[in-house]
Amino acid sequence: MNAPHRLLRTAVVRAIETSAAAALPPQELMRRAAQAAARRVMARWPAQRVAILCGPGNNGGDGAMLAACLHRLGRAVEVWRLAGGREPADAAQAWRECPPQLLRTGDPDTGALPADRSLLIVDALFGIGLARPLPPQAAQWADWANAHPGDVLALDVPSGLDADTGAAQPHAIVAAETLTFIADKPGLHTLAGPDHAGMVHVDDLGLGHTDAIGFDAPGLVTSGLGALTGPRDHPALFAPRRQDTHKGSFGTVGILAGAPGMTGAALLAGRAALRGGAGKVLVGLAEREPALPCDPLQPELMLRSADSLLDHGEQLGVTAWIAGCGLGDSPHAEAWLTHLLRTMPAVPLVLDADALTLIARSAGLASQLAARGGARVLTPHPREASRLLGADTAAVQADRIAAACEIARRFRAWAVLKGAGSVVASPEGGWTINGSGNPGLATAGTGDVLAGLLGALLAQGLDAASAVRGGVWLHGAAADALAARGVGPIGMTAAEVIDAARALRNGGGIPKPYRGKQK
Ligand SMILES: NC(=O)C1=CN([C@@H]2O[C@H](COP(=O)(O)OP(=O)(O)OC[C@H]3O[C@@H](n4cnc5c(N)ncnc54)[C@H](OP(=O)(O)O)[C@@H]3O)[C@@H](O)[C@H]2O)[C@H](O)CC1
Ligand SMILES: [K+]
Repeated sequence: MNAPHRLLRTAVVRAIETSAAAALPPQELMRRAAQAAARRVMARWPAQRVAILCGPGNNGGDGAMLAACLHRLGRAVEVWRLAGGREPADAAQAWRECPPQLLRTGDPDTGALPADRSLLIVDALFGIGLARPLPPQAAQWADWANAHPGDVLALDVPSGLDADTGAAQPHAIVAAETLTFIADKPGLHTLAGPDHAGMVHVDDLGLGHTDAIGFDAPGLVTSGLGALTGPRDHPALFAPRRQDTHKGSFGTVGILAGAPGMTGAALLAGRAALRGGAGKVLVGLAEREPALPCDPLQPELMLRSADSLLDHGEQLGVTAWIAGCGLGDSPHAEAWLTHLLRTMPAVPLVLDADALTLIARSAGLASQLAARGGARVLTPHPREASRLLGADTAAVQADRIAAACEIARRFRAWAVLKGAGSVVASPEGGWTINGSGNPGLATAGTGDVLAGLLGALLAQGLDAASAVRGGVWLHGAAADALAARGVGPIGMTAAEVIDAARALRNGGGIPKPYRGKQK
């Protein structure tokens, strides 16, 4: 198994930084950060003039030392230094090393610099120490940088972005690339992070794969250690199939979904489960008598009434359940869900959409779920998560990792908090952020498709961690593959994601992470 691509909350980074700095000469870490940044500038922007915007703290100190490095390498560099703020010792030394002739006064946005592509702007205003709204002058400089047609390289964190949560202040820097130090940070990969950080590169400043576990402060709201998952982390998705198999070898998915008018949600989940590799898919439509005898575009799906499926699920050999897609929240729906939670307690269960709303509304259902055996997977979007937590959506989005971990804890389940950089929390308290996906998924039915893919992987016998983390990555990577060939993100449809996911599992080229349209 590859070493995990660690994501560390800033409290853990601070602890590592303090411990390492104590064993090194003064300013050594800052010097290494500046040298790492200089190497990156020389490699990716070999000819551009460089304007470095520096803040009052050590992030600014990184910038000042970078200026000295680039100047020694013969590069054209100009430095703007934000007035005010206390000056940490490391930064003070950095400014003593910055050649004074590089310093510019006034504001870069007064046209002091021609805004053209031959200029690289480096954001060294604020890093992990930003503790309140950007001061006006910094906001003004950030606006100028964001309006610049050329690239912006952010040091450690784009200024104005929260390195733990991905929350972006107004005026937060939008970078083409972020070079982050010591370890990668969750806020660069979830919520507004992907839009502001651009491509993220990590330099560990020579500290290696620090045993961050030792620094995981117990006082943290949630574990300070997580990981970013990518294609190399999900080998089970690509395991070759033996010849000597039959449809029973790949499990049977039972789906409770599709109230009148929402049949499409059930069919999307069913098609995703089938093309996600399940051997058989049974769809129990949430209506007294199914209006649809079969899915004409996918006749392999076996449609029946919800009652029939729930009454015969065991004999039919269901090995994974999915419930909620277009289920509705009627008393009938609640009764069917109650029945399902009592059925085949050891069989894995994916709960999405209306099933989550019903559970949030009923303490009885919630305790039934928590008491049920087998793997349980909840896939809320932020509003459904707010209902499960009894909080408001803004609170969920303010710390997506904490929200996902709390849902996982309360329901002793896997929790997938969907959105940019979906957070996957395990019942044991671990968390990962998914590194795939793009705005093409912000369209009707993609949640049904995700539920179908997860159910298919569980039905095929993948362990819950592999199925959930792998299924979430596969769903996003399918959207990235579509976007890479121009099928989206604008206008991408949920049905297209299904076939793209199947192609990836059968040797289709793994797409690069989507990083939006650069300037
Ligand atoms: N220390 C090391 O060994 C290394 C540090 N690295 C870099 O350092 C930053 C973290 O540095 P820090 O000084 O803690 O914080 P920042 O540079 O991000 O800036 C915050 C400073 O500015 C003050 N502050 C905070 N918010 C505001 C605001 N809204 N307006 C004005 N000033 C603000 C804050 O001081 P306060 O006490 O006033 O809060 C800080 O002084 C890290 O991100 C790295 O870039 C390197 O990694 C190398 C090793
Ligand atoms: K910065």
